[in-house]
Amino acid sequence: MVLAQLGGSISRAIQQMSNATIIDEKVLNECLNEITRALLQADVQFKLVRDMQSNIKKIVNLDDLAAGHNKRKIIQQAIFNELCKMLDPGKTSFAPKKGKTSVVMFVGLQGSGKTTTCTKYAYYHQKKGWKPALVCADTFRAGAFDQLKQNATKAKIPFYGSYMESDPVKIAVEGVERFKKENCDLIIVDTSGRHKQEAALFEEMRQVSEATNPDLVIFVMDSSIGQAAFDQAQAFKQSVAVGAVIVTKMDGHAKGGGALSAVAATKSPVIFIGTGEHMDEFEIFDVKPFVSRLLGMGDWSGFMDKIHEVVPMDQQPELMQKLAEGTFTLRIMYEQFQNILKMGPISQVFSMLPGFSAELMPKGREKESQSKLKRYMTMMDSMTDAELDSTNPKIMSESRIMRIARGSGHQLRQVMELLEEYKRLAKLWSKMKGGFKMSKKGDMNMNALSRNMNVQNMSKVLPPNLMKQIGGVGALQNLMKQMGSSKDMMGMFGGGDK
Ligand SMILES: Nc1nc2c(ncn2[C@@H]2O[C@H](COP(=O)(O)OP(=O)(O)OP(=O)(O)O)[C@@H](O)[C@H]2O)c(=O)[nH]1
Repeated sequence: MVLAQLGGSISRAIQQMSNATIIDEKVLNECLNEITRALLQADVQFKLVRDMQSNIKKIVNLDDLAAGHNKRKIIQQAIFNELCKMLDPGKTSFAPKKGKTSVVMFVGLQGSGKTTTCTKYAYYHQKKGWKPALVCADTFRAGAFDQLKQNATKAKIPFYGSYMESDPVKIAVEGVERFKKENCDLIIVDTSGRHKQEAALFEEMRQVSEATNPDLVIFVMDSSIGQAAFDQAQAFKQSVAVGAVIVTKMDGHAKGGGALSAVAATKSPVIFIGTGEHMDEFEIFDVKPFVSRLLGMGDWSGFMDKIHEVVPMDQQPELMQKLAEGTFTLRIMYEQFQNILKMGPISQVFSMLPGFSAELMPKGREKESQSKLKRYMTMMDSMTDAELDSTNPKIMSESRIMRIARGSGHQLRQVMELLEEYKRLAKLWSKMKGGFKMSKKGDMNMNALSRNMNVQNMSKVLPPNLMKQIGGVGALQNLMKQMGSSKDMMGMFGGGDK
């Protein structure tokens, strides 16, 4: 996504400034001009960019900063804060509560990804134990109901709509009533897409809103809309009480910055972003972690949340115990691959690690890494329990390897490659044992992990192109200080140009 490039450009501008021997007015201006250029190129509204630049200059008064002050840190912090301010309307949106009925209405331009986003939103909550339901009040676009029905069926979410009824208000009211009776706690009403010129459709949207009295109206916006975003968002805000924004298609070539300016137009927060066509390509949007990730500063809490989400709490101590003992079997590797795949798009997880932006994991590479994990798992499906649970790699005799290859429909070379990967990871984990003791809070002992991981070892296991992108051994050393255990994952994600 182009926003990742924006993050890269801003990080580079900050880095260049940091490399200067003395930070004076000229160096600061160059850095700010570079950031301004990057933001404008990403389609962020001109006024917002100009305000940001002047605010930073006001905060960072170089003359007032006595020697000894860490100017770099102060400037960096000011840039970070201003970027956050740009994306933060200063208020939160209505938050539905699990177990208590809420009606959420979706509005947006035609083709913005509204219907898809309704299902993603429902699915996201369903995974967290909610009882969502979908109502299709889009009677304008032929096929809209079929699309919603298809999505809802796939995600096993109840839905309501009609092929015969042409009054969207009637359908919306009937649907909401029915799902209220069924004790659904999140009733999502999809409305038809419209352009700001279409006065009649805007009136219809207003009527649906009046009749269903939603607790929250979500404005869905395609990230490719560019500078037009501000006006469109404002037009919707004037007709219905938009309370939150979801920006879609952040995975594409769209510049993204324009849609993010919608925050300023609607004075409502962006709550989620869509990062692909699939149901789980949907991320919660939090300003600080987002900016942090954009600038390659990582998002530890998001990362740990993901880990807790996919590794059931009751399995975590057991896994940590095994790893602490240095027992790393093919079965553990299999389970870890399963967890990684469950985490969702790898680039999403990847960008939560400090020092990495989604830029480092281009879309193509991500699919490649995912299919590699799936391929490995198919081969492991052809292994016996004894093979999966053994800690002795010598058990894999030639005849066993041949049997696994035949059984899984792969070539011998591919099974060998899997076993090599296993040996590489087993070696890595064995170096890190001791770091896997859980603290009382259930966190890993990150300090011990960092101690046990040796930069030279890590630089050997990482693919050379990734090492180059990170910035060499020195940069890796810094990173490892910050991140503890993440390198093992990197080995898996990028660790094979095989
Ligand atoms: N790449 C990508 N595609 C998306 C995303 N969200 C939606 N889409 C695609 O965008 C297209 C339009 O999505 P819809 O959900 O049909 O759009 P809509 O806004 O409901 O359309 P109308 O009912 O005409 O208003 C579909 O092909 C979706 O698969 C996203 O986050 N990323």
